[in-house]
Amino acid sequence: MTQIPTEQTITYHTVTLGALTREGEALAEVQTQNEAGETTSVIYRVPTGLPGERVTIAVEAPPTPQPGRKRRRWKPRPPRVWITEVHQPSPLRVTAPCPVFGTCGGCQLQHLRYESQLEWKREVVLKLLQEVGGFDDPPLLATVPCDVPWHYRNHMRFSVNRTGQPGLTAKGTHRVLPLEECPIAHEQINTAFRIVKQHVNPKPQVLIRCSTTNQQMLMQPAQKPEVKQQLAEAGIELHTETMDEVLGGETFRIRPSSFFQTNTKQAEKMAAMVQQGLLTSALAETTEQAKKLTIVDAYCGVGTFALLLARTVGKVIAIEESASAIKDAQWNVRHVDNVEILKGKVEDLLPELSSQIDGFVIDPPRAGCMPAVLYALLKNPVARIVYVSCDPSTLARDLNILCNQHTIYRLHSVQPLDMFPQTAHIECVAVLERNNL
Ligand SMILES: C[S@@+](CC[C@H](N)C(=O)[O-])C[C@H]1O[C@@H](n2cnc3c(N)ncnc32)[C@H](O)[C@@H]1O
Repeated sequence: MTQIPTEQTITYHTVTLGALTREGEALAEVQTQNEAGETTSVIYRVPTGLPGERVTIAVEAPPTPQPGRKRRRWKPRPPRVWITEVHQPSPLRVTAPCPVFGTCGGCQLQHLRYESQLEWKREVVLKLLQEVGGFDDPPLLATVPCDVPWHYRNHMRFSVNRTGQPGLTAKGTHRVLPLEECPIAHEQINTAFRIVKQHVNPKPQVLIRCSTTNQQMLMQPAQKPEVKQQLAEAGIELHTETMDEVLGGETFRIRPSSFFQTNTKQAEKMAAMVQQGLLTSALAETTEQAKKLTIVDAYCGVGTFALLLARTVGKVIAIEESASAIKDAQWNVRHVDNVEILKGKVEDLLPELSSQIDGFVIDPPRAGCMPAVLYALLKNPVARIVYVSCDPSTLARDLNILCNQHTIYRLHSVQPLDMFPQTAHIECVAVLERNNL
């Protein structure tokens, strides 16, 4: 039994770790005794731990508020917890290759073998579909792996410290960690990063986005001539306004502030799933039938799904609110005549759509769909919906409304897809069919 940590003190506990949280941290229960001699149990979240491991953890109590004016701005934060020694490692543990793993906020699972990451992600989705979604036995498939689960990110945002050095931020702080490279960043980004870090960076952030299919790279802020020269010598074609990436055989123009899928190779698989989810059904069994369909691509970004679908279906109505993504989408679909782009919020435009719609692809941000969007899908049901989600908890919530609370749709399949290996982020593609079709 150990003492409750006092302000800024560090206490050490040897524990057996429990399950991983949704954020990829292992739970540790520690018995403590308060000043009155009462025993209580405290649960800590342990980064870089795995279930069943016997470890010693250090727990640093968060600072208490200082008297004075700053007190009003003080926010409680959880204690900092880290493993000081692994006594009995899990058979699933592997050596994390990154020297700042556990401190950096980017990755949570580098220490878990990749097959187990995939299984864990499926388990998280299963639990959410059961507990939040209300599906006893959901049609949940195995997680689709990333063929090479390293160096997949085509987009990185580095923070810059007071001396102008870029790096990645330590979890829960503003501290910039010195870094040689990031093992999940695309190799082109690491090459550019090593050049940029030789110079003093004047702005608080450096954004780097690269193509995975050509030498183009976007960087913000604009770089000095000597940096540009070094980048050119490294074979990088530096752009500041837009760059092109090829996905699914189509070229997409992207601005720095437009959303674009971070893992191009997995996004290609995702786009194929969207297409298959919409078209492999009674909705369209033949090419001719598909050519008669009108599909809505809600939250279309730069028009990725819209353009790829336009090759197969009769018409795509694409909806997006970001002015920058709309500009890109307009350029991206310029050579097809069956994509109509609507600028605005999906929750405002969807209830107003007057066309006959056969299917939807919806790919909302992490918050999921607004009630007005779900209501519109229930009020005017379509034969098929493909729901692409980057947060399985909001996906489960929305599927519950569409399939269980209202039973207008039935859940055909949920396919987790590993877009973000080494992290706790989970992407899913769910296919819904209208009931009684
Ligand atoms: C997860 S991204 C999906 C983009 C696209 N489907 C793709 O695969 O590249 C979500 C997109 O929805 C847009 N967005 C967010 N909220 C929106 C809203 N309420 N109405 C319309 N678009 C929205 C964002 O600007 C972003 O481009």
